[in-house]
Amino acid sequence: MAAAYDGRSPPKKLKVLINPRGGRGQACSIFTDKVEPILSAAGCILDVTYTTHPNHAMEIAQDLSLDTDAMVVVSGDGLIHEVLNGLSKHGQPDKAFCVPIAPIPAGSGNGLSLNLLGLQDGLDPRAAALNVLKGHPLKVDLFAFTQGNQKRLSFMSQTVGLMADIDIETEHLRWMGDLRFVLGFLRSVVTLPTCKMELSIKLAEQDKMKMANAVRARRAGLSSDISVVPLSPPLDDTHDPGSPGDTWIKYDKPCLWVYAGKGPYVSRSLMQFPVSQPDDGVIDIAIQEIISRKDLLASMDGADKGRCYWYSTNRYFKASAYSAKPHAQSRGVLVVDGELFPMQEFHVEVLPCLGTLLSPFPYYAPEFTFDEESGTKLKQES
Ligand SMILES: Nc1ncnc2c1ncn2[C@@H]1O[C@H](COP(=O)(O)OP(=O)(O)OP(=O)(O)O)[C@@H](O)[C@H]1O
Repeated sequence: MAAAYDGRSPPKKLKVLINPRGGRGQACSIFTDKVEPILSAAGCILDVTYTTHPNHAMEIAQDLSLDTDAMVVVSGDGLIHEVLNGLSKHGQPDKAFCVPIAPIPAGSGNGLSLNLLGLQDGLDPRAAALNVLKGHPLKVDLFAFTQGNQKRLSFMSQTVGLMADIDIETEHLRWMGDLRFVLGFLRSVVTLPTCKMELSIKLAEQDKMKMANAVRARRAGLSSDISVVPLSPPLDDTHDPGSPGDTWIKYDKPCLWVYAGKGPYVSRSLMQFPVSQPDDGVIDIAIQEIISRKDLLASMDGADKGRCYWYSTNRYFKASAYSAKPHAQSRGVLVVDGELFPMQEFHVEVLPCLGTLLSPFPYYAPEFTFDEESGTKLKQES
């Protein structure tokens, strides 16, 4: 047994949360048929709860027993969001955030599982069960999301514009799994909604080649170096509402969408943040400028491999904080970790390495395959 686990003992005491309503509603059978036999065979003690209502997972995480070795979440990204928000309300939050979380993909959005296990294994509950047993703790940055008096933790993304519309407008197609995002995208190509908001970004990096090299260095076992760089050339307006030395930039042009988050995949069909790293202390922000319907359709080609990263119309930043203020006439929705929020002003701040996940690798599994030449070629094309 010791040899099978690389000298470590597998986690023993597991809190398991299952959302019977997640994805295609198969979380229960996924657990009993594919996950439970693996965990039980390894001698784990399982404390299983089937969630009965929204926020149930939050309530459970809030009272999590600190002798739990890991939390196993059988659902989609929405339940992970609830668990993290529950941990933030725990009586001993510092200790509670050290209990690692392991997702088992059983939702319609399983971005976290894809990012930890990769495209091949990310939707395989058995591979995710093995990660519970053999994964290592991986520290991840979380985000403090503030909107008016409301404060939430976000772990994956905040989205406005076309991409947010897709998430909400295809809600009734959850039974399709993440194919619903592709269908929604095709529909949006017809309507081509635009998004108008003022973004203030506390910039850490915007050199695409440098960010891509940092990810490659991380996978090769070299340390990444994300540091604040001088702006050259600056964006539209530059202002500095923070402390001296902070570099804040402003972006205030109509665009198709703003996607901010962590983890390369937001769904199987879209690698929105190919240079994202779990613990670099920043959030990646992608702003898609307005392009023609033809170019938008063409951008589907290679979107699952992060090809869009190189388009010059895809403005890409790493930031330690940002604020967004929708214009008064702005329509559309705001989606945070897949859940709907009012389209109102909000602020996001990175909380470095607050969360703990179980992961087979000391980095995100999906690889961003690129070379400088193809990057340059695409920049010229776009
Ligand atoms: N028993 C339940 N009945 C209804 N809703 C529930 C139940 N248990 C949990 N939920 C809610 O289901 C929501 C969606 O769960 P989750 O994200 O895990 O699945 P999903 O299929 O990927 O959904 P989405 O694609 O909307 O993120 C959670 O935000 C949670 O509040």
